[in-house]
Amino acid sequence: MITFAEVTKRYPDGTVAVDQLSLDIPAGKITVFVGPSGCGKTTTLRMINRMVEPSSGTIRLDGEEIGKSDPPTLRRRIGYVIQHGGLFPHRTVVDNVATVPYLLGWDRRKARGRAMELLELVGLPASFARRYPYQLSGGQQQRVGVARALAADPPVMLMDEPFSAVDPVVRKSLQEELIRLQAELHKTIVFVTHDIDEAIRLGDQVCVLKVGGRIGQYDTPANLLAAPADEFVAQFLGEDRGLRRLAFLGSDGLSLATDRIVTAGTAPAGLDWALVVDSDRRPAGWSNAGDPDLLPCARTFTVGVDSLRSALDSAVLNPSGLAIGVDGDGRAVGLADQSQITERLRTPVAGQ
Ligand SMILES: Nc1ncnc2c1ncn2[C@@H]1O[C@H](COP(=O)(O)OP(=O)(O)OP(=O)(O)O)[C@@H](O)[C@H]1O
Repeated sequence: MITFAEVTKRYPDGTVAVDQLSLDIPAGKITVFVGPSGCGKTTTLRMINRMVEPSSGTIRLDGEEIGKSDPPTLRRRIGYVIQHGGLFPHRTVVDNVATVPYLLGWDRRKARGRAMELLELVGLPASFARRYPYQLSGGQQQRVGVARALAADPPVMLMDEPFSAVDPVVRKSLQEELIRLQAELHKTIVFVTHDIDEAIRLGDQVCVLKVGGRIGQYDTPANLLAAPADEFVAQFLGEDRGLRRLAFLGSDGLSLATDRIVTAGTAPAGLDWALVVDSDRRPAGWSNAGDPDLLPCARTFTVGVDSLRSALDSAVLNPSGLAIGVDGDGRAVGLADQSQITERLRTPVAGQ
């Protein structure tokens, strides 16, 4: 756990970048700092590895005051990833990844062996090991940056806007990769971004900072979306925060109707839409008013696994306007309309 207690950073020119910041960053989770440009995100992050020293207050890592630790020793426990990966241009990929093991005095063979394992872990082929950074795409460089930060297996990772220099598609795949890695590695990750969507996607908890380095709100993404603390946080979350909450609500409590699920040839003419299923109850198509010519089914959602957002997507994409709930084997369980799905948004959040 990382603890900030009344930490202030005032730069020599008088700028107060962080003002009396107190918060706990839990171990093994992803904590995201997000906020407008200049709100003190990078300053906050860099105080953790002592690249920036606080003007007052204390920061502790697992109870130990970091101001009393020797910076190189401290940094061995803290991986650091920045935009563009921050790679050494004159070193090959494998040597970039092995930087910290070399510094730790590992022999070359062991350090390179570890680097090769890490390249595989971040999804890069072994053939990239001998390339130089300029021979990689932005997204690939970023993966090398993550591998390098993981090389000495530090319990803490600081990530400063690591994915902001890549296009949205690559960015999404890097985010997914990070979530996958984290499920395996359980690092204490402190992640800085100015992108609220990225914060909400990645964070177990999100700290929204205001300019001047004060906390707007520190909470789980679901609680932020459900109950922003003030107008600033609400504005920062964006106008569609209501809909985005659906991604955090499970589809298990949704009541599903089965009366419109029929087998081939039995769709009653009295019903506007019926879902025709095969003998295994797998969706075969939609029948409108008993029409035997079926319209294709669009996406389905897996009940209890997918979120209400997936359910809403299913409802919007299917010609009937109904979402198709299926079980883990793809068999139709029931149907729900859009208003049933969005009704949960009106349910107050526990504790609010
Ligand atoms: N070395 C410095 N000297 C003086 N002021 C600084 C210094 N570094 C940062 N600042 C100021 O401190 C404030 C916070 O900067 P910081 O880089 O922490 O913000 P940020 O939220 O990470 O911004 P961005 O999203 O634009 O990177 C800003 O007003 C910035 O101009």
